[in-house]
Amino acid sequence: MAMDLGDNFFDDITKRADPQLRMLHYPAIKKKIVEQEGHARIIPHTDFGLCTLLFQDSVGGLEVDPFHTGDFKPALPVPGTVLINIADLMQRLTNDQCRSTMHRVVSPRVSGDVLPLRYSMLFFIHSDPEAMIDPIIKEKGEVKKYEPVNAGEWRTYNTRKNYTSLPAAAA
Ligand SMILES: O=C(O)CCC(=O)C(=O)O
Ligand SMILES: [Fe+2]
Repeated sequence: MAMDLGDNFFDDITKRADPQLRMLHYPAIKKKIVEQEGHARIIPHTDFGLCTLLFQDSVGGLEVDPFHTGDFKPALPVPGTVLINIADLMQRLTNDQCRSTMHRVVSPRVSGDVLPLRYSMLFFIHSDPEAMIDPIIKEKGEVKKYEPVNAGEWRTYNTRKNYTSLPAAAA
C-alpha cells in the first residue's frame, strides 16, 4: 500500500503460494539458563519469506529490532491481536523500503526462577515458488540493491541453511 503497487499486485505472486504453519511450544525452563550470554528461547533472526503472521500467548518474551540497530523492544502480547513481521523477500522486493524485522524470544519479565511454558503460532507467507522477486524501483535514479531471486530457490537455500542436517534433496 505504501508503495502504491495496486490492489492485485500480491495476487499475482501468491496464486500458487505455499505457506507454512508452525506451532511452537517452548517448555518451562530455568530463567538462568535462558539469560546466559548468547542464549534465548529463539535467537535474533529475520524470517525469510514475504511476511509472517505471529500469534503469541500471554507469557511474553518476544522482542523486535525493526531498524537492525541492536535495540530490541518488547512486543508485548495484546489479547486478540496478530503481529505481522516483514520478512526478507519483502525487503528485497521493496528495495529496502520495507525492512525485515529482526526478532528474538528472550526471558520475559516474570518473577520466580522458572519461565513458564510459552506457545506461539506462526503463519509464514511465501510467494509462488516460480515467482521472480526483483526489486521494485519507485524513485527516479534509485538503484536496485538486490539481484532478482527465484522465490523457490530462495526458500530452499534458506531452509537448508536453518536445518543443516537435512539431506540435500529434502529441503
Ligand atoms: O515464538 C515466537 O514468538 C517467534 C518464533 C519465530 O520467530 C520463528 O519461528 O521464526
Ligand atoms: Fe521468526
